[in-house]
Amino acid sequence: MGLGALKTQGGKAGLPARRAALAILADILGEARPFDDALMRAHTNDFEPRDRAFVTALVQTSLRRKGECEAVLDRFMSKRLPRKSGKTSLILLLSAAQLLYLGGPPHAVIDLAVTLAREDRESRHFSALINAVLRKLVGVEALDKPHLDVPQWLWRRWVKTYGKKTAHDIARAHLKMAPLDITPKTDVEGWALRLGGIALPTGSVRVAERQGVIEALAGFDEGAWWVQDAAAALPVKLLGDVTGKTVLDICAAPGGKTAQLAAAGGCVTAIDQSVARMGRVQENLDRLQLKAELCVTNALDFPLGPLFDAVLLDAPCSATGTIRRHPELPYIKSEIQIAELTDLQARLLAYAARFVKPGGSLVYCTCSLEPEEGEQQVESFLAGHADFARQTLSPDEVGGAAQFITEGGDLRTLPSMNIGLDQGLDGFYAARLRRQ
Ligand SMILES: C[S@@+](CC[C@H](N)C(=O)[O-])C[C@H]1O[C@@H](n2cnc3c(N)ncnc32)[C@H](O)[C@@H]1O
Repeated sequence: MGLGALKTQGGKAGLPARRAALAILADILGEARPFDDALMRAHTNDFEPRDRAFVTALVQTSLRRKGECEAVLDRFMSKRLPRKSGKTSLILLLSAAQLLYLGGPPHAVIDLAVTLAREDRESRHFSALINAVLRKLVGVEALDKPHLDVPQWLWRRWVKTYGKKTAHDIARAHLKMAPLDITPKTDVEGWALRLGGIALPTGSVRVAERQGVIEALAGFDEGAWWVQDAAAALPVKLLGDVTGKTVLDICAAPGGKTAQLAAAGGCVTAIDQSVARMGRVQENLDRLQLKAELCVTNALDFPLGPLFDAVLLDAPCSATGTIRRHPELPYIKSEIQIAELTDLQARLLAYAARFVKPGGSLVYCTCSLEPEEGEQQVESFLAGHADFARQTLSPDEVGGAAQFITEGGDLRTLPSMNIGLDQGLDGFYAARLRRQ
């Protein structure tokens, strides 16, 4: 069904998009569903690309600015909504995000909000309140207090780990979508020029003006590059020159690091437990004309055989370093999940270590901002493995960026660290350990 049909069915222009946005927001905030799954469930594949982009912007802005929107809405609500108010709070949030941060004709925004409320049995009784509150919002200045957008449990953690100033900077970095970074197989400067981007000192290309779909960009079909955040491209570099070396890539899908290792001349064995995600690794490698041996298995069941010159473990984690791309994460993850993941990471790290040749390197990394999934994980591993030692990193290994290297000699990037075009990079942690 095209959007034209949806429009007729919905009656009002813009209503199907608002309906979809509301369903997606309810799925994320009510069911802890990831954004991409929720987007699919709302049948947005039937939408025109422009409308799909609008739905995405509406939902993502509501998530990025949730705390600020709610703080402004609170000013105009004399009492809290009762428990049985259906989707009223979500309709208010979506509409406030649009009025305060996205613009759009207030009359239409309010009218559609009231229509959405009337469509929901439990919100129907609140349509007059929605109308009244949103009218008061018109012309009100938006807040600029990004820390309000960080749920309390995460805010407390970041202040404790990084201090108030950096926690504020991280929160601000999360207000914007991440830029498009790519890793070219070769000729970084050339691809920067061709794609109208810049070559970052770390070896990635940051595309300045992203237009249209990624698949339509020059070099995609010929397999000249792949999409990979500048921070995600760093852990492989810590293994040094892998030409002709055997490398075990554990938790490999969707394969950004597998591609890097293969492109650098490593003899790569990549393992991941997800059949679907491994399918994407194979697709990517085919497009890039690169080779690696792929094995779908729980890493903890991978049989011990010949040892490897290098092992990379990109462990499953809370992914709080990627909130710029996934603004739903703070609302679908919890501290309990972090504790469960920490336990799995410890088991994976201890298991991965068994595959490293004496004299070989093990790089452990996660795209998390939480020290339990990074620094503390490596400390407790080293405390129990006398045959491994940390090999400290130097800024030259990461394009001269001294800000990425911790006092202890590990890699720690934050979304608030500016590296090009006034933008940051994903939050990543990595440590290099050497088997004696
Ligand atoms: C952070 S992602 C890896 C990203 C990947 N290294 C890259 O650069 O594209 C973590 C991966 O770990 C996989 N995974 C989680 N638990 C696993 C396990 N016990 N054994 C194997 N793979 C696992 C997930 O399927 C997921 O693909």
